[in-house]
Amino acid sequence: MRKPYVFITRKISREALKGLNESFVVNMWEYEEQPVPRDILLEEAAKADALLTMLSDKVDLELLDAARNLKVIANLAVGYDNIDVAAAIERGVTVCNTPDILTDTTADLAFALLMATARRIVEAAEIVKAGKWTGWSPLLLAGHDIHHKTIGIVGMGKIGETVAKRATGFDMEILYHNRSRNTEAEERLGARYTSFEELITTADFIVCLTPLTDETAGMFNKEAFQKMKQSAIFINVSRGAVVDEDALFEALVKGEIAGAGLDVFKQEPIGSDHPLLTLPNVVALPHIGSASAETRQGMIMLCIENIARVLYGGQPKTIVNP
Ligand SMILES: NC(=O)c1ccc[n+]([C@@H]2O[C@H](COP(=O)([O-])OP(=O)(O)OC[C@H]3O[C@@H](n4cnc5c(N)ncnc54)[C@H](O)[C@@H]3O)[C@@H](O)[C@H]2O)c1
Ligand SMILES: O=C(O)[C@H](O)CO
Repeated sequence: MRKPYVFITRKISREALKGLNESFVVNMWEYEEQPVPRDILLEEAAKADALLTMLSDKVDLELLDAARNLKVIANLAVGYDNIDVAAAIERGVTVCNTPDILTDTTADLAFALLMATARRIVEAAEIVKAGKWTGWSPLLLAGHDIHHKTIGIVGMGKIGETVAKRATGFDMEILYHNRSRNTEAEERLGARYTSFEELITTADFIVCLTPLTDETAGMFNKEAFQKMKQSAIFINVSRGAVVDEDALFEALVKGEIAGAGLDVFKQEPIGSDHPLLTLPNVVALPHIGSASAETRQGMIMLCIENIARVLYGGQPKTIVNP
C-alpha cells in the first residue's frame, strides 16, 4: 500500500519529524530562510496527502485543484489568511492552525514593541552603539509614558486579551473593540468595550490584533489615523494589510500621530527603501511575534501532531472553523 506523502514547505529539524517518519513518506524544502518556489510547491502539492505550510505560502484555488490527494494542511501560524479555507473545506481538506500555544509569546512581543516605540528604545540603543551619545541631558530621547495611559486593543481575542493582562501591570486603562463583547476580559481585567471610533479617538496606544479578513483589510486608513490623538502610538502585530501603509506614513510625517511599532507589513520582507523605514518614530520588526525558540518548537510539534491525527483518520487538535 502507498504510504501517505507529507511535504513540509520549510526546513525544520529532522528530530521533530520522528513521529511522521515511521508511517509516512516525508519530504521538505531544505532551506530555512527561503520560501519554497511556487512551481515546486505546486508539484509537491500534487503528490501530497498533507502539507505543513508557512504563512508565506499561498494556498489558493490553483494549488488546491492540483492537490488531488490532499487531506490536511497544517499552517505554522494561528493566522490563516494565506489559505483559501472555504475552497479547502469544499474539497474535503482539513485546515489546521496553531492557536493558544503562541498567545503569551506574541503578547510579550506586542507589549515589548509598544514599550520600545513609546520609550524610543531602538533609537536610543543605536545612538549608544554608534558612539553618538555625547552625555546626559534633560530631554535626551524623552519618550512617552506607558503607565496610567489608555491602551485600545482592536481584536480582543486570545492575544488581545493577553496584551490587556500585561497592560494591567502598568495601571493602564483598557479599551477594546472586537466583533463581539468579551465579558470575561471585562470582568477579569476591567476592560471596557467601545466602538472602533471611540477607541481610535481616545486611546494613547492603539494595538491591532485582529485576523486579516475582507472586513479588516485596510481598516487603519487615512480617516482612522486622522481621528487618532497627535500623541497616539499605533502598534500592529496582526497582518500588514490591515493598514494602509501610505496613509500611515503620511500621518507620521504630518504629526497626526506620534509613532508606530510594526511587526508586520503588507509586503514581507519589506523593501529596505520603504518610506516607513526612514522615520525615526517607526520601530519595525521582521514578523517575530511568536518567535521564541520554545514557542516555535511547540508550533512545529502541533502541526506535526495535527497532520498525523488526520492521516490516521482522527480529528486534529486545532482545526480552522471560519
Ligand atoms: N505578528 C505575529 O507574529 C503574530 C503572531 C500571532 C498572531 N498574529 C495575528 O494575530 C491575529 C489574532 O490572533 P489570536 O490568536 O488572538 O486570534 P483570535 O481569533 O483569538 O482573536 C482575534 C479577534 O479579532 C476579532 N475580530 C475579527 N474581526 C474583527 C473586526 N472586524 N473588528 C474587530 N475585531 C475583530 C475576533 O472577534 C477575535 O476576538 C492572528 O489572526 C494573526 O493574524 C500575528
Ligand atoms: O499568525 C501567526 O501565528 C503569526 O503571524 C506567526 O506566528
